[in-house]
Amino acid sequence: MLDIQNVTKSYRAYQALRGVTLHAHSGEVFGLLGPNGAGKTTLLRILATLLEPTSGTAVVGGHDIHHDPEGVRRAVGVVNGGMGLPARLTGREVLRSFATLYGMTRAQADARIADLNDRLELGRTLDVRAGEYSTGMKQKVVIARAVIHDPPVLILDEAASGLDIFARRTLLDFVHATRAPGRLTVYSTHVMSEVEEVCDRVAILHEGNLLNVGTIPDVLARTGASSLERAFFALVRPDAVRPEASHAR
Ligand SMILES: Nc1ncnc2c1ncn2[C@@H]1O[C@H](COP(=O)(O)OP(=O)(O)OP(=O)(O)O)[C@@H](O)[C@H]1O
Repeated sequence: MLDIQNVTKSYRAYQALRGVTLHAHSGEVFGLLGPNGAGKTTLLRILATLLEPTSGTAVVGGHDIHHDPEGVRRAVGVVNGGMGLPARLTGREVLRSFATLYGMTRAQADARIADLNDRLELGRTLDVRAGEYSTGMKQKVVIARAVIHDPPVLILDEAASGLDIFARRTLLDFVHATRAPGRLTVYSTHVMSEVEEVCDRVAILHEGNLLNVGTIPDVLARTGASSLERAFFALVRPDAVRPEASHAR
């Protein structure tokens, strides 16, 4: 469902992505893990056709980013940190207006909003104006807006940041529930526990290079580490890794 071939991206002289090749499959939640500046947002913006790669290509949900960007946009829902919502509109009005943009009827929109209300616990966000939202309320409506057209591919870039534990729990449960045939969620974060909880496989990105791709047990086995955090350090900062304490006496 996602096929990335040798994607590079330079911002003037700075190479943010240095030839990323990656495949992610239907039915999985795929984690993209990397420290600040690793290139995660750059890669996800390319996949969402918000940014052109310098070279390389990608096919997202069956659509090529160069030859069929419109098809890509219909196939993806993107949450990328932008929480801009029109302050005067209620959540329901925001969601209905996006549904209209995707060609949905009012009845289809309202049925989908009811479904998302159950799954994301939108609650009073639907009837309160966005200008009065807390951060958690905003983020829930932003996520609902991204998936109003029920896209097969969901791209979440640091979607849990700023959420309290209740809203975070709702989000992670929602991501869990996206794991289904014909669907793919790409979940980018630098929070290990989120990856451990929701991702079937993970790619570790560092300074524009992919360092490792696999299930969490695969990554642990390859690095000889006992936790994802230690594996991450072993890959990203091998000089800073202290030997793991032995429990043998
Ligand atoms: N528009 C831009 N112009 C110049 N450099 C940029 C631009 N956007 C990103 N970069 C640089 O590219 C690198 C990768 O940035 P990117 O935002 O993709 O990383 P990230 O992994 O998402 O990091 P973070 O977790 O901090 O959001 C960084 O060094 C960043 O400073």
